[in-house]
Amino acid sequence: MGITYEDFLDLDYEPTDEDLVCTFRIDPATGMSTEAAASRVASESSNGTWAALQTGADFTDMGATTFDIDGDLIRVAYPAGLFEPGNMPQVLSCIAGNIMGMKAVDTIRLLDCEWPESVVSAYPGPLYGSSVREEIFGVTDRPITATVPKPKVGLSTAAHAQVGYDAWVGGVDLLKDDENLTDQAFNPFSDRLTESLSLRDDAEDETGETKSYLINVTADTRTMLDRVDEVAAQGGEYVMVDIITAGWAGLQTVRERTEKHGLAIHAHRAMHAAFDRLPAHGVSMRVLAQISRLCGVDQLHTGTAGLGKLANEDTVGINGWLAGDLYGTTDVLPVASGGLHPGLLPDLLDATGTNVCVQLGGGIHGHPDGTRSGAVALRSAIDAYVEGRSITEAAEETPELAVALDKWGTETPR
Ligand SMILES: O=C(O)[C@H](O)COP(=O)(O)O
Ligand SMILES: [Mg+2]
Repeated sequence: MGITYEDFLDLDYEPTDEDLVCTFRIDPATGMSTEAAASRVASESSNGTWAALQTGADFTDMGATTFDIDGDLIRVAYPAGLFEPGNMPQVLSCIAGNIMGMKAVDTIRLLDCEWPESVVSAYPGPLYGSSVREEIFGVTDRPITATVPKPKVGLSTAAHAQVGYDAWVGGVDLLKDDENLTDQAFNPFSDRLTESLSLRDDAEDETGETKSYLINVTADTRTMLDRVDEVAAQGGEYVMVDIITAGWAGLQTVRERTEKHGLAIHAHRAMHAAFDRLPAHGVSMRVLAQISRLCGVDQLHTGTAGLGKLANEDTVGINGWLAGDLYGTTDVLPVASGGLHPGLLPDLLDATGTNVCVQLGGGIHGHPDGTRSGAVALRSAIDAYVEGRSITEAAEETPELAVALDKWGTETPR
């Protein structure tokens, strides 16, 4: 049996409940019709190649089908049997693999996936999802808050832990490592873990609130597992993983280990923009978020609805997907981070709702009176929002918030 590109295009095909359906935006190469390019997408991403094959009839037909073309949008149905259960790298080698570089298209972007239950059920999903708010912090009515000490690398272990303490007692829930802080000589992982958790205990005693720490375990997979064990042994509740740079295979292995310890996973998305920033090409943040949920992160950075310092794709839509039904899979708590300060909170929370984690680095540590005042300002802005009061009203009672608003107003930073 020969396989030709035309075998992968059938505009009468109706996807079954078992199919994984992907929507792509494509720009066909010069001289190539959309139909020809669309059939090549389905071919190369499933069981075809550039040549018509004469291999013979003895194979299971794992061919994908382009079944819909609407302008530059195409939809491709993949049979569930194409995918090894629970192997996310293998899924991506199909639906976001060779096709990203094929000459039949000038650009191609994987925009969205509709995941069938048969594929989803092989993944663990998050252990806690947004229930971390209640299960770890006992909070039901407000966003949880986090802060990343700045400078993002270079602080000594003692200084880093002290910044955490100041932020915790000022009202922040979570100390968070930055994406490029792991186990460097100026601030070794094990020392940082021990010292931070010790000051975490002090902050809990002082405030009567639960405090926690998102320590970055990102490394080769074997080292990540050791670090996960260490965090559990020392009484942490979370680990943080740079999920894009560490890779999905590493994340999947970490997810197995965190389940054993009952730890939550905070997912930083550094490098996502290499895949999703150019609107015509790559893999959308929406799809990266979908994969993150399947692989089982509890918290995921999804942007700031355009209000912060980083370019964002559809934060609200992505957050909606993360909260939506997926065959009973636990949801994911979205994290808004990157260039936020107290003056932006009302607009942010109007856009995202309060079932989020709000992270401020510079927006706390850049406060003219220091970290603790910055943390007080953030907490006051959050509490005011939940109580239905304006931040200017809250600033009349909380001078730290007044100072922050004076400094940054409601401007979006760059
Ligand atoms: O990792 C993060 O989310 C950040 O370091 C954000 O820092 P910022 O609040 O200073 O932009
Ligand atoms: Mg950062």
